[in-house]
Amino acid sequence: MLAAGAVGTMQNRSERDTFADMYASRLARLWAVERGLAFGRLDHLDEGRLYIGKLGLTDDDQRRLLIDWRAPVAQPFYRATPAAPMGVTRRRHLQTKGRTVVGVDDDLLDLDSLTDDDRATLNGEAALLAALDERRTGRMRDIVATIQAEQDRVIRSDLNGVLVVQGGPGTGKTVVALHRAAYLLYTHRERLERRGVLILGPNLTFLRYIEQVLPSLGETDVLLSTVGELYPGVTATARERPEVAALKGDLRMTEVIAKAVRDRQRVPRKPIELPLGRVTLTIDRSMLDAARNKATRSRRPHNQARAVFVRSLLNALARQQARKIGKGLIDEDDLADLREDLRTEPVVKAALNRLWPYLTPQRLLLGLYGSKERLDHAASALTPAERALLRRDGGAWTDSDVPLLDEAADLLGDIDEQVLRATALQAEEELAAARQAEEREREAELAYAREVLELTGLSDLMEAERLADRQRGEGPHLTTAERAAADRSWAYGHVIVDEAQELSPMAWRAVMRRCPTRSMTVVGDIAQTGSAAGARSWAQVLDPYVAGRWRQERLTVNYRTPVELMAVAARVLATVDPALQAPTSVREAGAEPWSAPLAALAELVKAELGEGGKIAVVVPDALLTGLGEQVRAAVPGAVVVAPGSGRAAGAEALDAPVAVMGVADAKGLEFDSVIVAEPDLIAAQSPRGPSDLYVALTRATQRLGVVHERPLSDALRGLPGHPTVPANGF
Ligand SMILES: Nc1ncnc2c1ncn2[C@@H]1O[C@H](COP(=O)(O)OP(=O)(O)OP(=O)(O)O)[C@@H](O)[C@H]1O
Repeated sequence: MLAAGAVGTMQNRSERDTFADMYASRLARLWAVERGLAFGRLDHLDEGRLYIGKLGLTDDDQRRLLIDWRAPVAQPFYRATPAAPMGVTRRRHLQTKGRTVVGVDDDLLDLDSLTDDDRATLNGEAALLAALDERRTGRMRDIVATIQAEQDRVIRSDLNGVLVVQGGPGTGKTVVALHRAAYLLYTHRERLERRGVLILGPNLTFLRYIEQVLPSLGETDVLLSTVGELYPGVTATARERPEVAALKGDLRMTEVIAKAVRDRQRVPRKPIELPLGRVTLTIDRSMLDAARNKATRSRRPHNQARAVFVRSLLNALARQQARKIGKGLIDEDDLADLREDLRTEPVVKAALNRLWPYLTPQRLLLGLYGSKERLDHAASALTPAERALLRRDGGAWTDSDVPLLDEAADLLGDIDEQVLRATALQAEEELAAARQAEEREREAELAYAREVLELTGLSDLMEAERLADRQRGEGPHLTTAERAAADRSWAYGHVIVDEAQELSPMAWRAVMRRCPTRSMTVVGDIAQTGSAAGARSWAQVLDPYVAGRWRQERLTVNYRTPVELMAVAARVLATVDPALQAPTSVREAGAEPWSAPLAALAELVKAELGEGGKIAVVVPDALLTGLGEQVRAAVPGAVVVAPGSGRAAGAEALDAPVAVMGVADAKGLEFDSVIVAEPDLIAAQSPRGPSDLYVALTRATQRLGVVHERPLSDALRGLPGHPTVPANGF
């Protein structure tokens, strides 16, 4: 299709593009499910034998060859038990390598059909345990073949309303949330494909980590983002101090921002003189008050209300001018002429720009942070010490600035790019004209696109609007996710928030703005909250938006961290809050966690390398550079994850055999082996430090050790020494 090139009529070309697009996404889906395409078989009393796989396939006679795992008939594969067999007599897990079956694993659910042989060879858990023991690749895998019943309930829960999934580390919250996205898109394709699904994760490394799961489940129209990336055009690269993050995440900031906007709509005390050749006009207090009131009453955002303000003021000035040049009574036409002349006068333009400037959220916020005077006024509700925390001259954006930019954008409204570019106020008129022309043009294109679709019978496959965009040359490959990413006011069909305990109240406002239907999945663990602005309870977070209308599911089984490691982590959890309960691990690793002197770190990393798999060294933020250098010197290829580094850096860390990072960047990830450096410094580095330590200790799937110079706290003191390291190091 593509090789045919751009020839023929407009209609031919659009047909070709439509088909090419359709085939390309079909191909992408087929490639993505290649590994483990068919993984299960159900022997069903009524339906006969069904094969379950990553997508549905039929043969030329429309006979079902493979059932999509998300289809209702596939549900017994995950839910049937001997007590409630759901019509299934046998469930079989298939393990494949390429296209060859290398193992099978049966659950017989109809006990009457069990033979003695069956009894001897069956082990229903084998598939799950085999999956869990596999070595980590640095990327998350899908778990369609081994989804557990409590997870299946979450995945297939109703689309509407807010579902909270609370679960300890390693209980599969992330992987379940991703499968839920795939399930919802499959079941509610029509509603969700157009609006898209947004998945928010804690950091860029994490997004890299999960990125591959969704396409391999057969879905490509999902946007993965962090809160720091939510505001188009701004990239958060700096890390905020905990106390500043807590303040910027506080709801009191809504009033600070609102006041900062109002403060820029100025009414100076003294009248403003405008020398205009023969006459001098004066902008006085009453004119200004009237113009400002009109603009405020228009209830438009700042940048749009500016037009009302400007028009009112120019009218008043035009009348004044008419009086001054001796024209007594003037009619509307005269007034309009005078007004338009005034509009282009440089002194008038300059005055209007001072009185009611066009503002971008970036300019507003930097202007606020950069001026003690502005802060004192706009943030008068904060204490002087708090105001001092907000002071900053320029500098890079942080994750906690992004929700504030979003808040400001809501109050300021858009400025059209044309206005941004134009230096003159007349751009307002030009803009309106251009908008009308553009609107007419777009209408014509839409009508044409509809005709094409009807003629070619393709209307089911492609919306007219998308086709019209394509004809306008707005990127043939813009998926829903890409269009949504570029549009701050995009309303998603469903929003999934992972590690949701980390979001500040201000971040929740930004998220809720993107999900007016409140169809959401909120996934997290209150016990792991590390951010000073993060959540202490789900009710505190959600009640302001959906009081009494959210439901909660709990995941209780830890599939990542072996029993021996979890026992240590649980002791730390008890220091966070004795009432919190750690999840139950399903397997034993056989390796006891150890402790060793900090000086032995480099040698220990080398020793771990010998064991194989992915290794992480999780360190206190203050020691990242120093310890990172030590490890890098000892192990070529080791990567240090700098806070705020981009997605590419995250990928590099995941692919490296050894990665050194702070807790914030380890959130949500897992490794075969983890070494935690100076655990008590991690626990002391912020008010939520003990939760951070709990997160660090629960990242390993096989082996865990701590290295330290400072004395260990009670929770870790009993750890045995490393078998090969003398107590005083190498
Ligand atoms: N049903 C399952 N079958 C196979 N593997 C599973 C299953 N459920 C979870 N896992 C595995 O357990 C590990 C932990 O899952 P996941 O990262 O989703 O947990 P989490 O609850 O988000 O953890 P955390 O809160 O610590 O970030 C992953 O490797 C995941 O693939």
